Amino acid sequence: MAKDPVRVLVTGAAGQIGYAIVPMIARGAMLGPEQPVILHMLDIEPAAESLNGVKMELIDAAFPLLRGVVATTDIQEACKGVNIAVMVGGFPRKEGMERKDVMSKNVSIYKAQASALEKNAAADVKVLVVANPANTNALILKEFAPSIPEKNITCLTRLDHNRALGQISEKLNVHVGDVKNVIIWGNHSSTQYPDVNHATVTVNGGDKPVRELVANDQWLNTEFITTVQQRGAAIIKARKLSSALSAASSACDHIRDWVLGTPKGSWVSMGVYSDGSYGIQPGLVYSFPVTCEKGQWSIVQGLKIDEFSRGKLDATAQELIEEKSLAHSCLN
Ligand SMILES: NC(=O)C1=CN([C@@H]2O[C@H](COP(=O)(O)OP(=O)(O)OC[C@H]3O[C@@H](n4cnc5c(N)ncnc54)[C@H](O)[C@@H]3O)[C@@H](O)[C@H]2O)C=CC1
Ligand SMILES: O=C([O-])CC(=O)C(=O)O
Repeated sequence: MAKDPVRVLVTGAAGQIGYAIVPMIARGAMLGPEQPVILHMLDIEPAAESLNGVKMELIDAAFPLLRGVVATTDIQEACKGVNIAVMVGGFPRKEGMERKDVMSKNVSIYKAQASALEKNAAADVKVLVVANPANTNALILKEFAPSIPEKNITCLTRLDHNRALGQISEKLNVHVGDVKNVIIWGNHSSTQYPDVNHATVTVNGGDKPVRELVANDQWLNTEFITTVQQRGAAIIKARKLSSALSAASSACDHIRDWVLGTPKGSWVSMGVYSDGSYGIQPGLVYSFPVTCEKGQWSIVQGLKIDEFSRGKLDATAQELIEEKSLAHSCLN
């Protein structure tokens, strides 16, 4: 039987990530090759004409899975009946800025859009916040949309996760698809902790620890970590624009695994509302290792955290505590 279409909202759809992600969604990269979609695209008035151009291109591309396009500058209309909301709208940082430097502009957007989502979206809407500062924007959205279940509001750290997989694959000269179970802990910022202590590579049909294969703890504990932490800044330096195709692709990965499930034996990183796991205080949106099944994520429990990692998990939590109070002061 033909499936009913799923309504997917992309905010900031006339921007860089928006332009990269809408064709991916329309081709089935987010919800699978059998799932028809209706795209809801939101942008602001000055971008209305450009947004309409993106709609024209979507029609011209004749995607068989695409069953409709709503392109609007009206947030209420954009949110009507959406099942998935990918929140990209906002302002990107420029060279020399930290992601929290766009805080005051972006958190107020998330406060305003929270109520529109709450009022208009499907009751079980799954929300992914991409715009920076991603964890804190997601937290603000959660606080101002109290009727959306907290488990349904997440932020993107899958790009950092994929960057970590990419660095290991390059170092070992193995296929990236054979590397798994890296972890991004904490904030999508330069304090995030990319952790390879539980990561493995499939070699001759068996899983071997990344630490054993790399055999260079010095590199893993220093350069590897800073490369992943600073990758967004390196892209801005090179392109004069922040990551877009990799962000779009990772956002599709995030939603796909959340909705369709993570493969057996592997986990991914997602920014989720903390429940106190690993000693991270509740009340923060923090990136954890998660597995997903039947549309629900759960934090992987029981991983051993050594002293080096403990310090890093706590430092990035501390930054999130500070961001939270800065965000609240921006909203006052
Ligand atoms: N979490 C992550 O891994 C990543 C996050 N980002 C963040 O994603 C965001 C978007 O990045 P880009 O697409 O490169 O920026 P962009 O500037 O190309 O596009 C952003 C779009 O959002 C629109 N917009 C602004 N205010 C809006 C509002 N109130 N409602 C709806 N739309 C609004 C703008 O008109 C623009 O079209 C930035 O905050 C960036 O820092 C970027 C890469 C990775
Ligand atoms: O670095 C930035 O500002 C954009 C971003 O979040 C990333 O590329 O991870």
